[in-house]
Amino acid sequence: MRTHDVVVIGAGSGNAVIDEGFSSLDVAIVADGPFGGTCLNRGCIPSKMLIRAAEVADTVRDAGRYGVDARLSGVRWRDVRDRIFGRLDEQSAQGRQGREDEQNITVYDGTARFVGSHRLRIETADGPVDVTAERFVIAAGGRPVVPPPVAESGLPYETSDTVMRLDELPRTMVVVGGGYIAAELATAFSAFGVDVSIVEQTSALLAGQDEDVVETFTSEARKRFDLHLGREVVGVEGQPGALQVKLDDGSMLAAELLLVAVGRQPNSDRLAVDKTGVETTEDGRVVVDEYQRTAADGIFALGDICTPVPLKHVANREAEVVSHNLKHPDDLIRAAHDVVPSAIFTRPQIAAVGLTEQECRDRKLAHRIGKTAYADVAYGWALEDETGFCKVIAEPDTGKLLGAHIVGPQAATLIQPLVLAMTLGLDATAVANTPYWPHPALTEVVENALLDLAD
Ligand SMILES: Cc1cc2nc3c(=O)[nH]c(=O)nc-3n(C[C@H](O)[C@H](O)[C@H](O)COP(=O)(O)OP(=O)(O)OC[C@H]3O[C@@H](n4cnc5c(N)ncnc54)[C@H](O)[C@@H]3O)c2cc1C
Ligand SMILES: NC(=O)c1ccc[n+]([C@@H]2O[C@H](COP(=O)([O-])OP(=O)(O)OC[C@H]3O[C@@H](n4cnc5c(N)ncnc54)[C@H](O)[C@@H]3O)[C@@H](O)[C@H]2O)c1
Repeated sequence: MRTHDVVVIGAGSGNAVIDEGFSSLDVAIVADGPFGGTCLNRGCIPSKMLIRAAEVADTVRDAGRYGVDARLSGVRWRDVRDRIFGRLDEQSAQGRQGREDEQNITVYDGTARFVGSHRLRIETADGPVDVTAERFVIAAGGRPVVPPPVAESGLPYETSDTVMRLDELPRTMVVVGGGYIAAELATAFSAFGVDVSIVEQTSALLAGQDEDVVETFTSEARKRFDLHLGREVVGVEGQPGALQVKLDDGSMLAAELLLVAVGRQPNSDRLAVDKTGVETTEDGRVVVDEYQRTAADGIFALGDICTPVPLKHVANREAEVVSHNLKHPDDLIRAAHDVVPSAIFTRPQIAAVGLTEQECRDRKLAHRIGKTAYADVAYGWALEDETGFCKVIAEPDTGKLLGAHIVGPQAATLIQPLVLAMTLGLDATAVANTPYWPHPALTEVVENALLDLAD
């Protein structure tokens, strides 16, 4: 059995742990999928490249509103797809090659699972290989959850892992779930001309967002999608390409394609982490302390397999922390998760940081709200925007931000000054009044929401 100094399981964010500081160590990276993991190959990046193509199509459709005549004469799906994966597959292959070229790194292709304390078995194409090490990094991410009525139907379904690589666009699609993935992919596919129905078990889309965001997004979504809220799928019938999706109210939805997007689960079960003394939560997340250490000596974890906030910027930060802590065991640093922004690249775009208004109420926190509509700032006029807004929530005494929520074009970018203000604990009114804000940039919607707190 080969002994390494450090074994990293997962070549997504885990790959970023290993830098030049490890060049004197014997390192192994175990990967059962392409380098770059979910984000590069089937997550953040392809979905955003897809959504950019969708925005282009929508821009052509909307051109008349600005007095510009244009007609969308078609969407070349295979070209849309190949623009994305032509680039990303090459990036992934280069990432892998780079690691294979490094003298001190061994890349194992295969699925790993723990078979004892600090002992890992990798099922490779040439048979099982056992390795051991004093230090492991568990970065094996998660996978889509598939509800039993879909899994047990025996009929085909797609997940975010597969749907962006289809050969042909379907004419009709039923999306099960109304969270991040459903909202983004429904936005993209509907812009390409697919008729999209969404089945969500709660009464709204993106239910975890601030109530004003949920209301605006759900009402805009009604214009684009056939929504079935408060409903669950109880069965799938028909045949491939002509599916009948049965809902719990007895209704049937016909669709060529079924996309499942009801959440993701950590891969700790497949990795059998309990065999090496690593603890997990009830929902399967690896338990880590603030230094990303698990309950097992020398074993760290990062990213979707352990974090309560399964976002790439969080996984990246945790990878930096693990990298440092492996190299500096006597000078450990912490991963802070206090102020984590998120952005959903839908139409309209959404971004959030901190608490929602309802969370402030539930926690009985004293708070003030400042809100400005895109329609009330000059660049909002340029955009002809009628629904977007920036909402900020602050402590009345200190002016410190408790949360911020933006709906509308460029929300993902506009949130950043608010993330900065919140992270640094700045007084919101001072943030509005002290620096210049360029006129008539869209950032005025943020500036005015902050000023609204004082009114
Ligand atoms: C469709 C979609 C869109 C997303 N968009 C965004 C976004 O816009 N912004 C954002 O912040 N986040 C987004 N996310 C979330 C983001 O992709 C994840 O938070 C992030 O990629 C997690 O990184 P990770 O390294 O923890 O896991 P992963 O990137 O999933 O890496 C885990 C790796 O471990 C390997 N592995 C798993 N089990 C084993 C095993 N037993 N043996 C060997 N190898 C194994 C897998 O092959 C995989 O490569 C999106 C996710 C999806 C699905
Ligand atoms: N832009 C981004 O940052 C981005 C984009 C995509 C994914 N992600 C990450 O990926 C994670 C997973 O995304 P997701 O959309 O799969 O999960 P999610 O948790 O965001 O949403 C799942 C939705 O499915 C619903 N649901 C669950 N079971 C159901 C059922 N049987 N029938 C109908 N509805 C059901 C839930 O009520 C929920 O609204 C996200 O939490 C996020 O961390 C991030």
